[in-house]
Amino acid sequence: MGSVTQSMTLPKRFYLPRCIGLGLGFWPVYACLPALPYHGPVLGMLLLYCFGWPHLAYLLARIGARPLDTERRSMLVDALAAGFFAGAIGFNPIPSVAIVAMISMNNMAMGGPRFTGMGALASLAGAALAWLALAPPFAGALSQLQVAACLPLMILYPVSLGYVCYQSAMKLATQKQQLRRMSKTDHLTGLTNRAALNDILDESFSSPETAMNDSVIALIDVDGFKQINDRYGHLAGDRALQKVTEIMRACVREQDTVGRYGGDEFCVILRQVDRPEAARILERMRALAQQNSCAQDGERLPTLSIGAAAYGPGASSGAMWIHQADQAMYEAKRGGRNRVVFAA
Ligand SMILES: Nc1nc2c(ncn2[C@@H]2O[C@H](COP(=O)(O)OP(=O)(O)OP(=O)(O)O)[C@@H](O)[C@H]2O)c(=O)[nH]1
Repeated sequence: MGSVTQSMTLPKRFYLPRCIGLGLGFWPVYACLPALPYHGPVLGMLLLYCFGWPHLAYLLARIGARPLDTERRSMLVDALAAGFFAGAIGFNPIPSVAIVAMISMNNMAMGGPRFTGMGALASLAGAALAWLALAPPFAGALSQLQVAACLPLMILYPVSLGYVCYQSAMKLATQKQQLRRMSKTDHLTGLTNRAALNDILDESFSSPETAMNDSVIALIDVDGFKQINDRYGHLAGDRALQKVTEIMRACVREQDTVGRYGGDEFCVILRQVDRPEAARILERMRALAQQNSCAQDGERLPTLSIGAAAYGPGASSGAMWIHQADQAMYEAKRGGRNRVVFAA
């Protein structure tokens, strides 16, 4: 409730169920009215409430600065009105329980336990108001018509509220999936990010099913990348990183993972591969980058220094394995860059 700009989502989502709920809730009360001495004015109030209030509540939420708070107040008005009409019909058991139960279900679904408690207090206040203002006679025996008038509310309203909750749950699940995907992805290149790469490696060391016995890990650093930024600007640097990403993606196979390890450093996990095959893939990457390292539209693209380490006894953890590849990558840098070096 603290945010300054509140969304219209809840009032919008609640508009149709309120129209349906009050449209159906009209009948149980209406069926009890003829026996009551004050049925005329109560019928007028009932008509206004059931068929006018849903639109007014929506309008109030639309024009108010804080639609969510307005909607919550409207829900308390619903609870108060439910108590009032239950009192007005002399607490006729089935219709009273039906309308108060539907409102409570609504409050629980939309506002949680505390809000439901507030709604219950509002219903009690409404019932007390009816008691004081109308002094209703206690309801006698229930007629078949009164029972029948409750059925549409008791059957259709839970279905419509359930549908609203289902839609919210589906939307939340989709958003959660999107968030999970975003938290694992590097936004510039669209590659797996460092945290997700580390998770993959840690997982591979945690159980035999995910072990990467026939795998090779490679750390790939862009040569002289700082100069590209300095000479052509940061945006050109970003484009160069994206171009390197394209090259790496073009060279790996379906089972491999390409990730951005940070800055101008990438990590490739090659699975189900022997060393000669891994060397071929990595050499192809290096060569393609070199081919692209001529001037293009005034921007030079970089070469790559690649350090690789095959899974072996020295790789006792993900961090150790990466360290081996890192050492090999520095070896490649020291050896003059633009080359592939395998850890011994
Ligand atoms: N454009 C761009 N630059 C980045 C990004 N992330 C890191 N950098 C820059 O990448 C550069 C990396 O510089 P260095 O680590 O010195 O690497 P280098 O110039 O390639 O030097 P060597 O690795 O020795 O060849 C730094 O200037 C960072 O500011 C990014 O997302 N976009």
